[in-house]
This record gives sequence, structure tokens and C-alpha cells, in this order.
Amino acid sequence: MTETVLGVIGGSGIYDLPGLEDAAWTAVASPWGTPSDEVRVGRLDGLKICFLPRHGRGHRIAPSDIDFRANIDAMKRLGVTDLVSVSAVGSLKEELSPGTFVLVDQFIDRTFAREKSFFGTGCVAHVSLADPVSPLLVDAVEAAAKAEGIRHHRGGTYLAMEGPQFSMLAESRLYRSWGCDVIGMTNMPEAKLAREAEICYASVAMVTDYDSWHPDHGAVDITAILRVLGENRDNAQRLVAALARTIPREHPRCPIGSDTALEYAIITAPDARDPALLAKLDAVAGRVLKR
Ligand SMILES: CSC[C@H]1O[C@H](OP(=O)(O)O)[C@H](O)[C@@H]1O
Ligand SMILES: Nc1ncnc2[nH]cnc12
Repeated sequence: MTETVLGVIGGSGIYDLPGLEDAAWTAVASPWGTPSDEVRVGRLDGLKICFLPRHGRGHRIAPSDIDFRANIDAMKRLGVTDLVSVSAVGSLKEELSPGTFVLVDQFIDRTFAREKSFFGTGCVAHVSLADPVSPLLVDAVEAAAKAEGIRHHRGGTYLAMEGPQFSMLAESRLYRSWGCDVIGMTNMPEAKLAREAEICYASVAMVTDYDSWHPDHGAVDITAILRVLGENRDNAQRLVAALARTIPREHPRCPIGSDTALEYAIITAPDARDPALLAKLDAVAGRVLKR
């Protein structure tokens, strides 16, 4: 049996998780770089929780400068089996109004200035990503949202842009024409790396604005975003607390194989693998490399 360990990555406006018992900010060293901050490790109803503020406390780190590999590696080293990302997003659909929590199930990755894989020359791996979120974890998040009476929508495509500037009108219209639902700057490559690390991933996208396409709302306004962020924080924290109370204590086998993604993914022959890269992969790929 694998004990469930819940990881939470908090985005803009979410820099702590109140209510954790026996909690301590914990430094986690990673061979991949520097995680965004120390990880707040504690318990809620007996469940181990690891909370990491994606931009660091004080919102120091811009989206393109986040060391996503170090963040996911740190979560893996702490034993995280299930990772919930909480993020601020713009809405690309009229009906997804500010305050709505979208339980994202697809992504379009338009980022271009980030390291996107733990693997590469010396240890090549190709994981499946057709379904980037883990359905049982999304079920648990949805149940928590329902229990807390939080307005939410299950399913939606998150367009990940590089930023840090918000999108131009023509881009916003383009993404709408592609059928995207929300737009943000951080869920990629986070979700891809979680899959490579065999961590189940779900994304809660909190709508703060209508991006730039909406004729009645004009350009994105950071002041309005920050106000909505403040209003969303309480809901986000209640959602995580409810999730922590109800998520199964034994990590269930993921029906789409998120937690066994590396089973057949590494294709570099054992004698052609780079020992230095293998050493860095000790946490992320330890399950398959050690046997
Ligand atoms: C504060 S608005 C723009 C900023 O907010 C989102 O961050 P996160 O996804 O970490 O909540 C968005 O992606 C931008 O980084
Ligand atoms: N409109 C928007 N575009 C990108 N990231 C966002 N985060 C919050 N609102 C956003």
C-alpha cells in the first residue's frame, strides 16, 4: 500500500495554507535547481500535506523564472503522490465568470522559454500525456468543491502562455477560436513534469478576469485581478482543507496510469545511459531505475 501524500502548489495570492498541524517550512534540496521556496510540510486530519508557493512567499518569482523541475522534484522527494495546483486564470468563455473554479482537464502549451522535461540526452523518455490530469484526484477535488458550495466547472482547456505580459486582443481571440476555456502562465510545464515524476496531478483554475477579449471588460487589469484573488483565497483554502479531510488515505492506483507513467517510457539502453543524469533522476525515476 502507498500512503497518500497531498501536495499543493499555490499560485498568485496563495502563499500559505493555514490550519496545518505540526507544520514547518522545510528546505528541500534538489539536483535540478532551486525550488520556489521552502515547502510547508504538515498534517491535516492525519494526512501529510506539502504546500509550495509557486512564486515564493512575497511573490518574488516571475512565471518564466520558476524552476518547475526543482519544484516537482522537491514534491517527489517529500513523497507526494497527489498534487493539486491552484492557479489564477483569465476566462476565455462568457459563462466562466470571475470567482468560478475550473477543474481543468486539458492544456495547450504555448510557453517557449522553460525547461520541460527531466529527461534528455543520456536518458531519453517519452511519457503519455493525452490525459494530463488524474481523474480520481479530480473526482476528489470536485467532491470537495461541492461540499464547500464553491462555484465550479468540471473540465476545460487551459492555454499556457509565456507572459509575463497579458495577451494581446488578437491572441485572446485566437485562443477563444481554438475552444480554450481559461488562460494562465504557469500550469505548463508543471503538469508535464508531474506526469514524468509519476505524481497524479489536478489543476484548480480560479477565474480572476476575462482576459482581453470581452467587449464589456476591456483590457486585463491587475488591480481587479488582485481584488478577485483576495476573494478567491478563502475558497481555495477551504477547498484544500475539505480535500484533505476526504481524500483516501491509501493512494488508489490511477486508472490512466499517471503513477506508473515511466513503466515503459525510458528507451535509452541501460549501457547507453549517462550516470550523471541518472543520479539526478534518483527521486523522479527511482522506482523504475532502481530495479
Ligand atoms: C497575478 S496575475 C498573473 C499571474 O497569475 C497567475 O499565476 P499562477 O498561475 O501562479 O496563479 C498567472 O499564471 C500569472 O503568473
Ligand atoms: N488573463 C490572464 N492571462 C494570463 N494569466 C492570468 N492570470 C490571471 N489572469 C490571467
